[in-house]
Amino acid sequence: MSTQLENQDIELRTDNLNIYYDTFRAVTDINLEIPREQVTAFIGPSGCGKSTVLRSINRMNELIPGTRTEGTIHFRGVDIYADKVDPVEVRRHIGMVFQKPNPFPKSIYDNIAWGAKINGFTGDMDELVETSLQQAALWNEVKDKLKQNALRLSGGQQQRLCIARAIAIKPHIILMDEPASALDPISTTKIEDLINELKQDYTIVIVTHNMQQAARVSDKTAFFLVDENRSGYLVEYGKTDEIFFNPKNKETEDYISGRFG
Ligand SMILES: Nc1ncnc2c1ncn2[C@@H]1O[C@H](COP(=O)(O)OP(=O)(O)OP(=O)(O)O)[C@@H](O)[C@H]1O
Repeated sequence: MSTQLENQDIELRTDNLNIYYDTFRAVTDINLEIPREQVTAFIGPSGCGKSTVLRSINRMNELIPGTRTEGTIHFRGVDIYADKVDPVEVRRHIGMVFQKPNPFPKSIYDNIAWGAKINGFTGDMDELVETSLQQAALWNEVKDKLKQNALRLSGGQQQRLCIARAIAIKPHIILMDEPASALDPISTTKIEDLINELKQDYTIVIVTHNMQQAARVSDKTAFFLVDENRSGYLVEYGKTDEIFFNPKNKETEDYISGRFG
C-alpha cells in the first residue's frame, strides 16, 4: 500500500462512516480528522460505538461476521477500504493494543521477534527487540530475562510488551482500546507516561472510560453519544482543553461535569 500525505497534519480521515452489525447501525455518519503524531481520545457512555469506530480504523471489524462499513476512511490519502487494499497491509501501518494484555505464550524475545519476522523483517533482530522494548519503557525490567515466558510478567509489564510488539512492526498509528483499564494505578501511570513519549513518533487513538486519563494524555477528544435508535454519533470533537473546560455542546458539558467535574 503506497501512501501519500494529503495534508501533513492529518494522519487519517473518516467521511460519513456508518458501521452495521447485521441490520443494526452501530454508528452513524462519523466524520473525524485524526491529527498526526498526537493523541486522540474517544470518550462517551457504554455502547456509543467508541470501540466500533476504533476497530474500523485498521479494518479489525471485518473479522466480526455480519459487519458492514459504509463511508470512507483515508489514511495518508489512501482509501483503506478500497477493493485493491489488503487489510493485513492496513494493520501493518495501523497497529492495535487491546484492553486485556494478550502476549503470546512465548518468550519475551519471541513476542517481539515473531510478529516482525512474519512481517518480513530481515534486519538485526536483537537490535529490534531491544529498541522496541526501550521505546515501550520495558527494557530495563526485562533485559536479563528475555528468554522467560511473557506470561510470567505482571499485567502492566505484559501490556507494555504488547505495545513493544506493536511498535516493532513500525506502524504509523497505534490504536489503544482501554489499554490501562485492567491495570493498577502505578501501571496505569506508566502506560500514560509511555503514551506521552510515543506520540513523538506515532499517532495514537485511545478509547478510555477514564475522564482524567483522557484529559491527561490526549490532545484531541471525540465525544460520542447514542441517538434514539441506539446508534452512536459524534457529539463534539476538538482540542481536549476545549472539550473539557469550554465545550460548545450542552450534552458534552453535562457528561463531562457529571463524570469529571
Ligand atoms: N460483535 C457485535 N455484534 C453485534 N453488536 C455489537 C457487536 N459489538 C458491538 N455491538 C453493538 O454496537 C454498539 C456499539 O458498541 P461498542 O462496543 O463499539 O461501544 P463502546 O462505546 O465501545 O462501548 P463500551 O464503552 O461499553 O466498550 C453497541 O450497541 C453494541 O451492543
